Amino acid sequence: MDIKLSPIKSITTAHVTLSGSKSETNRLLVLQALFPHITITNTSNSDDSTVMQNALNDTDAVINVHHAGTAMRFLTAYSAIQQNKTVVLTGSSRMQQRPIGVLVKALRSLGVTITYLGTEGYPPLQITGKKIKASAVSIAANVSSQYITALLLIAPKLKNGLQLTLSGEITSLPYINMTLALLNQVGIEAKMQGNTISVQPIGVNPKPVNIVVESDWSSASYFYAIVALAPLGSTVSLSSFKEGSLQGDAALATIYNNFGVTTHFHNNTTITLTKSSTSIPSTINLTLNNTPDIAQTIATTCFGLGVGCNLTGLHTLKIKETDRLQALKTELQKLGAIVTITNNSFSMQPHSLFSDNKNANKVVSIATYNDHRMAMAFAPLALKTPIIIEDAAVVSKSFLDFWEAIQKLGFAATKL
Ligand SMILES: O=C(O)C1=C[C@@H](OP(=O)(O)O)[C@@H](O)[C@H](O)C1
Ligand SMILES: C=C(OP(=O)(O)O)C(=O)O
Repeated sequence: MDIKLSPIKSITTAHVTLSGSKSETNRLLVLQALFPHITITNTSNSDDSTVMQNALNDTDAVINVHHAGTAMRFLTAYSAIQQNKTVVLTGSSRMQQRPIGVLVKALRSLGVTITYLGTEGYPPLQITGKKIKASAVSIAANVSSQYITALLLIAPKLKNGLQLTLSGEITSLPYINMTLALLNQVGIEAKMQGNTISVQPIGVNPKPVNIVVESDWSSASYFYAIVALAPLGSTVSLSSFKEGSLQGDAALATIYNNFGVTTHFHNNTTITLTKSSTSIPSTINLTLNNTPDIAQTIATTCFGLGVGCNLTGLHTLKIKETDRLQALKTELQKLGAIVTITNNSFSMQPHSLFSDNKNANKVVSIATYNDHRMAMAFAPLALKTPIIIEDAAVVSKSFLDFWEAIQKLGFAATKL
């Protein structure tokens, strides 16, 4: 199903309640499966969290995680400690192109038997779980933080805990910090000093604990983009968000100041986004290695505003749901953008396309490459030009009711 978004000039003031963070949820689901003293509230209703929940309940010999990267990586570690059970973990054809060798290498060095059933270094994997006796391992930290989180989640279940030594430049660091913070919240001692992380085994009779998952800041990014492209004074409120988030993407509040959007926090439940300034730089430079999931939103926001950008720290984008750097370039070029990409960066020239009105009424069809964030990042551009989003249901990977949510703000969506 494709969706056509007719152009709109302004948005309706509205309140949107977003589902829980999929990153927090998927960590907590694994922790809960290992440590039943944990209960969770406001879990994510995303496909990726449903996949995770189902996989943890599944007793089948083959588990298919579809497109869910966190499920693939976290379940690899989880399966490694299910003693004497053999399982095959597989995923979509894209998942079979997303590397997992760094994590497999670390688990093998801890004594686990893992076999590649297809290409060496990629899913599908056959894993035979065992009681891990070792308590120290080194791992490369420059490819995906999810490998590190995967090991940290099983670490408190090991007899002597785990000491993890990270090598190389650490990517997506806030996601590692999120894991450590959640471990602490459920009563597990875990800390990072320099490039060493140590996690203690869980104590006897841990106290029952309920964790309330904060809503998803990556999902909030699309509302930041909408407000940035809307007229001065436009406002949207979102819940449930708080100051001092565990999610690195909360950096949106600072980043979108550059685009004239201010964020007000109310009672640690609601944020209000307001377009409060139209004074915006002609070019913006940002390093996004801590916040890879909002790179697409920032790139399309810049395009909608005519702002140039130099976005760096993007080396992980090539191995996500699609090659996001290439996908962004191809689709923004359809709208007339002048873009240059490298292996780790994205640059776009400033332009006055929409204000000159040259392309303003041409309906451009945006391909989404099985990537939820391609669909959601381009949708806000309906404030500037009519646009078709192909395969629009792809959004459910992280944001099940995205299309309903933006219609509340006045977006005019027609199913094609
Ligand atoms: O741990 C997590 O929940 C995630 C970590 C990040 O991946 P990388 O560490 O591979 O960049 C992020 O892009 C992904 O959406 C979720
Ligand atoms: C990269 C993402 O997810 P994952 O790696 O968990 O598939 C994402 O949600 O943008």
